Amino acid sequence: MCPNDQYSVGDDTAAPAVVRILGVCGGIGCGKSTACQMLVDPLGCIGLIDADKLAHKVYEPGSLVHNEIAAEFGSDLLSENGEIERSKLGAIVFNNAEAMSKLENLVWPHIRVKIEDRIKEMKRHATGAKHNIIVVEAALWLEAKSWHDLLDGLWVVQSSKSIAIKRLKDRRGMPECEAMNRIKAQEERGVGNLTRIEQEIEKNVVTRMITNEGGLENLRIELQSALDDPSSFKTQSRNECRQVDT
Ligand SMILES: CC(C)(COP(=O)(O)OP(=O)(O)OC[C@H]1O[C@@H](n2cnc3c(N)ncnc32)[C@H](O)[C@@H]1O)[C@@H](O)C(=O)NCCC(=O)NCCS
Ligand SMILES: Nc1ncnc2c1ncn2[C@@H]1O[C@H](COP(=O)(O)OP(=O)(O)OP(=O)(O)O)[C@@H](O)[C@H]1O
Repeated sequence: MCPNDQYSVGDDTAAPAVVRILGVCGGIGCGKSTACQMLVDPLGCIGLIDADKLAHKVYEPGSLVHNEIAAEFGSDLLSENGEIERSKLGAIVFNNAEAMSKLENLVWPHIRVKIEDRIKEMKRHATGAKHNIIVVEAALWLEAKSWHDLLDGLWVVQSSKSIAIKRLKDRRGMPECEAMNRIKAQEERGVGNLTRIEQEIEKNVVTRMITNEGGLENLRIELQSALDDPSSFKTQSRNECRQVDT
């Protein structure tokens, strides 16, 4: 490790420590949000960044991509006061892979900047966490390869289709056909595909698979052992030889 290049966690008097960035992904209903929340509380990671929420900020009035999106997808998706209506945009792109790809090309670079800014902010305010880890939840980590240099580890939360459907039905009140449709749409993109996950593990892209097919206590135990196992992270932390962020 380079002694002068460590990130400082906490105030100036705190011992310097390396902060690792952990990506978490998985299919709909597999329990990734539950796992991410658990990693922070009770398991003691620094904090959680939700990429979906940050993505929504890209559309705020005055944002850089506002005009580009209106030009690409038409002014019909603007509200009376000129705001982008995400539900209208969703109706276009969730039914059209080419349109989704265009949207992703437009917005992903901006989402990445927001993720980086949030990481910097969290690092500045991180004090006394048990694990110097910032968790970044993004359903599409496996697709967003251009973001992988941000990561020190990528965990995929996995549960069988039948368990995911049951959870979405029982706990979210989602009709079974809707749960199946959403899972099918993700499967078409390879999300949750076990063979693909195993290939990504081979390539050291995915550093841990978290099986979430039992109860919440089982999930907690699974996450704790992943945190305790150095092989759940890339061998060399990407942060170990970098300049301190300001
Ligand atoms: C299309 C948009 C405007 C719809 O917004 P809306 O608020 O209606 O839906 P929301 O963002 O909550 O997404 C609903 C579900 O779809 C998933 N999802 C979002 N984007 C994508 C995508 N590109 N591909 C597959 N699933 C996606 C979300 O993870 C979530 O589970 C929005 O999802 C979006 O901007 N998507 C493109 C940006 C993106 O890739 N975001 C995900 C970052 S991980
Ligand atoms: N191990 C578990 N035991 C019991 N319930 C669980 C478990 N894991 C998740 N759940 C429940 O299943 C539902 C779906 O979980 P969660 O919201 O974490 O999934 P997700 O993968 O983030 O889904 P989405 O992609 O829709 O955001 C939630 O109501 C959650 O409380």
